[in-house]
Amino acid sequence: MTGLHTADQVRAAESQVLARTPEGALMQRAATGLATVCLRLAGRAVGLRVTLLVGAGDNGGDALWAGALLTRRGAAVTGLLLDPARAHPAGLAALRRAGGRVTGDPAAAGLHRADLVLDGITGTGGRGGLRPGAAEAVARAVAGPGLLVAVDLPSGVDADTGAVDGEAFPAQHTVTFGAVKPGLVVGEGRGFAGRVHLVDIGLELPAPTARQLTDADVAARLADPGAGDDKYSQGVVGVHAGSATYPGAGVLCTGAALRSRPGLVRYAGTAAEGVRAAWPEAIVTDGRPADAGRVQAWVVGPGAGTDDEARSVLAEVLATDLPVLVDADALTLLAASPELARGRSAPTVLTPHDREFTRFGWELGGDRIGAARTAAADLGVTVLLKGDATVVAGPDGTTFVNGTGTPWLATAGTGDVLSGVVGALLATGMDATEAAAVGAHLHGRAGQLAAAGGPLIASDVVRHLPAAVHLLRTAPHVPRARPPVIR
Ligand SMILES: NC(=O)C1=CN([C@@H]2O[C@H](COP(=O)(O)OP(=O)(O)OC[C@H]3O[C@@H](n4cnc5c(N)ncnc54)[C@H](OP(=O)(O)O)[C@@H]3O)[C@@H](O)[C@H]2O)[C@@H](O)CC1
Ligand SMILES: Nc1ncnc2c1ncn2[C@@H]1O[C@H](COP(=O)(O)OP(=O)(O)O)[C@@H](O)[C@H]1O
Ligand SMILES: [K+]
Repeated sequence: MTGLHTADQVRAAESQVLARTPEGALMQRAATGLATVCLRLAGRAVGLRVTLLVGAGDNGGDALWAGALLTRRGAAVTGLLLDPARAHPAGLAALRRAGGRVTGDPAAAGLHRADLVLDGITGTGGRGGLRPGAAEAVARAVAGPGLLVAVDLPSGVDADTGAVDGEAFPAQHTVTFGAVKPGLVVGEGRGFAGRVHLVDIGLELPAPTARQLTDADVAARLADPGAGDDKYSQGVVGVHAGSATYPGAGVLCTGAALRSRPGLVRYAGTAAEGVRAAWPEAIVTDGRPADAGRVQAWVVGPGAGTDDEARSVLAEVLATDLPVLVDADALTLLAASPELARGRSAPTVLTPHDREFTRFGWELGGDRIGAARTAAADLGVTVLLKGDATVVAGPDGTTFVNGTGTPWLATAGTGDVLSGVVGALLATGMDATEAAAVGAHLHGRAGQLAAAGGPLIASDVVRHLPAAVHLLRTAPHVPRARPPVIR
């Protein structure tokens, strides 16, 4: 599990270490880690042409100290001082002592031929997008051939939200210190961070503000069936999705549930004929949810329409004491009658994309974690806010940011697949917020596998779910399954 920590949390942890270590020691740790990653990425030091973009704060200090270390190893380092009078004094002195050169002129900083550019303009102290001088230097860096490495955080990205208000440094790699900040993995910031490398600087951190699951975390939550299991004990999920005219959503959602957790899937709705033809394994009725038989969780909404019948089905399942996942058309209906979800005794999971989210009247700006949390607290539900980094927030504030997936998932029907996956996990009795996070992770991995063969369609994601489960199980650090009992 990767913990995500806010800038304030990191700063507070830093000040504890600062109080008990010699002056500059913490920055030395950061700079040493930074230089080490740079050498690994570049593959050499001698003759390496490095340009440092140096802002006026400690982020610039990190870059200068790392530049000094690289100079000592034989690199040719130039520091471009964006605010020369305020450049970190000790870092500047160190770079000069080591033999590095400095300039205040962007045209003289060697950006057109650098092998490596370190962005030390702003870190956790940055506010808003890049200022004009910084933006000009970044534009030169981007136009040049150098590998773009951000120090702690790509400058211009908000550490806590990932919001980018204006311009930012488009890093290929980010070397971050002490903890991964949310802005590196969510919102626009995710696209600016590139690959994230975490350098341990010995901070004692509080509980993270949000978490990102790893393959091993997800595998550990997907228990194998045991000798005593039968199809009912693994959880039975009910699906109400699709329509007679458009059975697709019912087929995709049912198939995804079957391929995630092959206990039993019951389908109720007017797409019955199409679902039966596609999935003989499902138990299908063209009646209402009450006609479907016993289930442990319901999925309602994908392609199910917004007419009076759909409205009364939504009210019927929300009136049960079972976990319910509400998606697509059912979200449109729920937005008009949110009281149906408030105060339920069992968990409710909403899976909106941006437009569905705003239909509830919730604001969606650059802070997707904050928005999902506000919505979850408002209705007392789990909110899975879809996107390239899907955010899951529970009613108690527990928050996950998904780290898997591919833009190829932006195609019709993949949301229906996600609903089936999460619904199946809910039926196993998994905590609703975890089920949403685990489902998003698994769905993203299945999408990545499906996309490896070229552009994907939603049914490819369904087909790749078992392989995705296998991939998660074989990830490093997965706890070993108990050996089978031989009788
Ligand atoms: N604390 C520690 O011990 C350790 C901290 N560490 C490092 O310190 C970093 C935090 O340093 P920090 O707090 O000095 O702030 P920082 O990120 O350098 O930015 C402030 C400067 O940026 C400027 N500026 C602001 N917005 C801007 C914009 N949009 N565009 C352009 N400029 C802008 C702002 O200017 P001003 O507003 O003052 O005019 C000010 O000069 C942290 O990320 C990590 O790298 C590590 O070494 C580990 C030990
Ligand atoms: N740019 C993107 N990168 C990664 N995943 C994406 C992107 N755009 C959408 N997705 C994912 O694709 C799925 C789309 O769901 P949704 O919009 O509900 O589609 P549909 O309603 O057609 O089934 C979600 O899981 C979402 O997170
Ligand atoms: K930076």
